[in-house]
Amino acid sequence: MARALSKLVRHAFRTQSCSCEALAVSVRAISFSPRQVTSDAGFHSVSFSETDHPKVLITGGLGQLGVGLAKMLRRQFGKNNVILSDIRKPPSDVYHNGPFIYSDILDYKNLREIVVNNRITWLVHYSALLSAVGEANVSLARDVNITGLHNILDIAAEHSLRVFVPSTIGAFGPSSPRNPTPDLCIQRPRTIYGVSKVHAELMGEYFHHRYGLDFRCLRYPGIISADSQPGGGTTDYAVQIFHDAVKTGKFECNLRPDTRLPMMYITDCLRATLEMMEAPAEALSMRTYNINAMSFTPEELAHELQKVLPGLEVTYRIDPVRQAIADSWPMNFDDSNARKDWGWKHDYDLPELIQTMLNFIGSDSRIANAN
Ligand SMILES: NC(=O)c1ccc[n+]([C@@H]2O[C@H](COP(=O)([O-])OP(=O)(O)OC[C@H]3O[C@@H](n4cnc5c(N)ncnc54)[C@H](O)[C@@H]3O)[C@@H](O)[C@H]2O)c1
Ligand SMILES: C[C@@H](O)[C@H](N)C(=O)O
Repeated sequence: MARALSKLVRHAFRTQSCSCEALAVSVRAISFSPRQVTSDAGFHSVSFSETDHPKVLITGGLGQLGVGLAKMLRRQFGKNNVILSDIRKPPSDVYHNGPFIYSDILDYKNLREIVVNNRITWLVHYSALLSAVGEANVSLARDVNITGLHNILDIAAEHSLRVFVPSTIGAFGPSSPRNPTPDLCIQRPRTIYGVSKVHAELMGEYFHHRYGLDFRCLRYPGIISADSQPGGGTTDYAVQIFHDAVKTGKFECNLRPDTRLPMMYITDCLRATLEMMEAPAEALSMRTYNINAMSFTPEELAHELQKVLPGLEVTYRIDPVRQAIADSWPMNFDDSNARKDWGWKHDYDLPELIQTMLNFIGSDSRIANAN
């Protein structure tokens, strides 16, 4: 069977002299799988139209973004249609709020089993080592961010999944235009994180053109959230400052005061992700888009916060690794293509971000003090 299929594929390659897109259609039609599975897994794939709602698997779901995404998707598609997964043990509120499953993305067989047994149709791939922790452990970052990505793309192609892989401002480097940074320009990042994300963008787009994989990718700015902790990135200071400002009135920043980076509030980021996943394929002129909301420096953020918390003291002790990374990243992100193609529009600018974060952290610490 497998041999017959690959013969057919070879024949298709020889006889198709038309465009890539047409080639992808013919390959998809015979359920060719990039991993050359011996079973006819592709024939059993659940097409999106078979179900009322997508059945979603989120990998790396216990990080800064996954739990919030699961909450939003469960409101939209029903609690049992969204499965969170990770290699860590979930806190009890997460465990009791909907399906959770252990999944190591480096375990290809286990990943496939989860996709098959749960009739998954959408895969949101959040597992990664971020920029600063990646530099501290390059070989693990290479395994998780590159080998893991290969597993995800192969599984997604085999089972005709719609797959979302986030990229980042970190996919650009010192030779990219930094103010603003457009979607298409030189990408020569200097971190393993950035290199792995450029690889993910290119592999996903290649699978889209070659096998018809429904690959979708957004380059997120630094994401700011109140109820989840960042996982070891360069933009983490912009989350920590809120917690320290409320709890101690003091903050020591690990980036220079004039370091400008693109940032976004988590609610905008998660909504953008859902909008990108739901966008009709015809609306997408590209498969990887920049999205943006605001850009600020530590000094500007501190200044805005001090308007509400005048006693806040900010000092600077520069982390040379993070500073070098930040100095190579975009200062402003050009997301005009996302706005034009599928109507992206952010809701939170700096004043709304500050108000929302302080309300959240303030009410949280009032509850903690009362208990
Ligand atoms: N948070 C941001 O500011 C930001 C910005 C740009 C892009 N992104 C991207 O969004 C995604 C989610 O980011 P995040 O901030 O939630 O990351 P995070 O670091 O907080 O969480 C990543 C999760 O991946 C899990 N993980 C690690 N190795 C794994 C493995 N082998 N198998 C399965 N899971 C594994 C970790 O346990 C962790 O829970 C990442 O791909 C990241 O690159 C995030
Ligand atoms: C920007 C993003 O990819 C992540 N927050 C990092 O700093 O590594």
